[in-house]
Amino acid sequence: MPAFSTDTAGTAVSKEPDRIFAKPLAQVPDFAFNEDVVRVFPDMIKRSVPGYPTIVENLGVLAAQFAQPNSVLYDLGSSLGAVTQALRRHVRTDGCRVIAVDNSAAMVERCREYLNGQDSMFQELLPVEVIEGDILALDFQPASVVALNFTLQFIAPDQRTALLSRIRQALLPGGALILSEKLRFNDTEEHALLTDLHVAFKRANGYSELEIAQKRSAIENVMKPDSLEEHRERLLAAGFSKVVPWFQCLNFASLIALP
Ligand SMILES: C[S@@+](CC[C@H](N)C(=O)[O-])C[C@H]1O[C@@H](n2cnc3c(N)ncnc32)[C@H](O)[C@@H]1O
Ligand SMILES: O=C(O)C(=O)C[C@]1(C(=O)O)C=C[C@@H](O)C=C1
Repeated sequence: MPAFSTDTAGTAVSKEPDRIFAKPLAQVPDFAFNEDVVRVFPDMIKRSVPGYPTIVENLGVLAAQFAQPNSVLYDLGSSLGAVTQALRRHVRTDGCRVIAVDNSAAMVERCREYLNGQDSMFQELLPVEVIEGDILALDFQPASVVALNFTLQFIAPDQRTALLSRIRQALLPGGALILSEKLRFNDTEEHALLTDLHVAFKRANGYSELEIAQKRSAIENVMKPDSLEEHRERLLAAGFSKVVPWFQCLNFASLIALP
């Protein structure tokens, strides 16, 4: 049985510490959202992404401003449903429901358990459906909020514009896409400084040099960050009218894109 603790919002999440890259690996495999990662994911993402708890909680606050009556709120690449839980806690608009989508079977299974836990702890939460599937193949329903919280960076770069165009077409007037990503920077000095500071953040959170180096090589083939300029241009090309960054901590940022 996994060990559970209660996060700031009162919901239960695994507290198993991330030691995945702690021992030297003869060959570091490409990073995958498998059973091993699922077990430690809450710890991993909190210790790896500066500002993650602030982004997740405020995503709920932001979503409440954009939610339209009788519409869908999507959490794409939902992992364990942290964003879904925040949406369900904060949005009170009539007739809204959440659809969470992830293509990792292990993530989806545990996500459903956590959402059952949330249902048993809180009343009047938005209805939720968790779909195991590829967001690139999703048939979007009219939506007022779409969250891509650290998911687009795992989508093949040549598929990103098409995905964003389909999201844009599904978005209702008054709605928004909220996109959080790790950033790279076109200015070499800025990129080096923020990368070094991110390493310092990981070190301060207890990761060793070996863990940091092995994780870096595990994600380099599967996670391809863009610059803020690339995100802005792509979102405008996909038909969004306005892109507003609302959060940045080191090399991680979150943007609001308006239809
Ligand atoms: C960094 S995690 C997202 C974290 C999560 N949104 C949160 O805030 O806790 C990226 C997730 O995207 C999922 N993913 C990657 N590519 C996907 C795709 N094509 N379709 C659906 N899910 C995908 C992965 O399985 C993984 O769970
Ligand atoms: O950039 C890194 O070093 C990370 O670990 C980032 C990151 C992410 O941004 O999603 C990568 C994989 C895990 O999902 C958790 C964090």
